Amino acid sequence: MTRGRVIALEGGEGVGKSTQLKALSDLLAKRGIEVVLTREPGGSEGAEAIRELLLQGEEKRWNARAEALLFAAARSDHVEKTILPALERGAWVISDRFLDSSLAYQGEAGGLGISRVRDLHEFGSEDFLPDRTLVLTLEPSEGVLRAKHRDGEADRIGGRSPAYHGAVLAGFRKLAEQEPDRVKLIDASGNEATVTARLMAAIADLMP
Ligand SMILES: Nc1ncnc2c1ncn2[C@@H]1O[C@H](COP(=O)(O)OP(=O)(O)OP(=O)(O)O)[C@@H](O)[C@H]1O
Ligand SMILES: Cc1cn([C@H]2C[C@H](O)[C@@H](COP(=O)(O)O)O2)c(=O)[nH]c1=O
Repeated sequence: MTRGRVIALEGGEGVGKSTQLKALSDLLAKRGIEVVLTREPGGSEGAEAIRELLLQGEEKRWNARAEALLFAAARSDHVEKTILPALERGAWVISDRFLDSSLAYQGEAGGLGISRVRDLHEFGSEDFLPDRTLVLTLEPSEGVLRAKHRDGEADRIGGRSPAYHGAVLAGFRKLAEQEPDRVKLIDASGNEATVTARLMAAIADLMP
């Protein structure tokens, strides 16, 4: 049995990650690939419980270090209970956010530093990495408009300042520079089908 693959879809708020998750899943399924769709924070029973703690309540509910630790704890459970079993049976996992969100949000924008947050991942998930991280990039203001159009309500972290979200985007750009083979920036402007085609091109080399 060939091991499956893990693709993480990343980016700022409202850039189209959930939309593209479904589109990619449909295309992969048509090629006969078993696909497991998941998300972070969440993706396992324990991690979904931690999601509530992280995304609900006052913005200052957690200090920056506690927030990063909670994301790392949720990810550890998600990797062990959902991702590794799927990979072992040969499925592909597509995750709506993964480690690189922690590096960009808590590490870069939250001021903890990318390398300290990566250290938490090394401990929590034995530095398990996705085969490819696809970062959808869009002007933050356009992403906010798309997200507002969808549901109007921002969560604890989504509701942070434009400066914070600008730093998140800068963090993702930094990650793509540091690890160009694993982390790819994908232009998220244009219609859904155009963006899906860009994403498929960016994983073409991983296809069986
Ligand atoms: N290419 C596109 N052009 C215009 N609108 C889009 C495009 N892709 C998605 N949308 C719309 O933008 C909104 C946000 O999309 P989606 O929920 O997929 O984003 P997201 O990145 O998962 O958001 P969040 O970070 O808040 O979870 C939805 O209303 C969706 O229909
Ligand atoms: C995995 C992860 C997520 N976040 C933030 C990013 C978003 O504001 C929320 C998740 O909400 P979504 O609408 O379901 O994408 O959480 C983060 O700050 N750090 C992370 O590691």
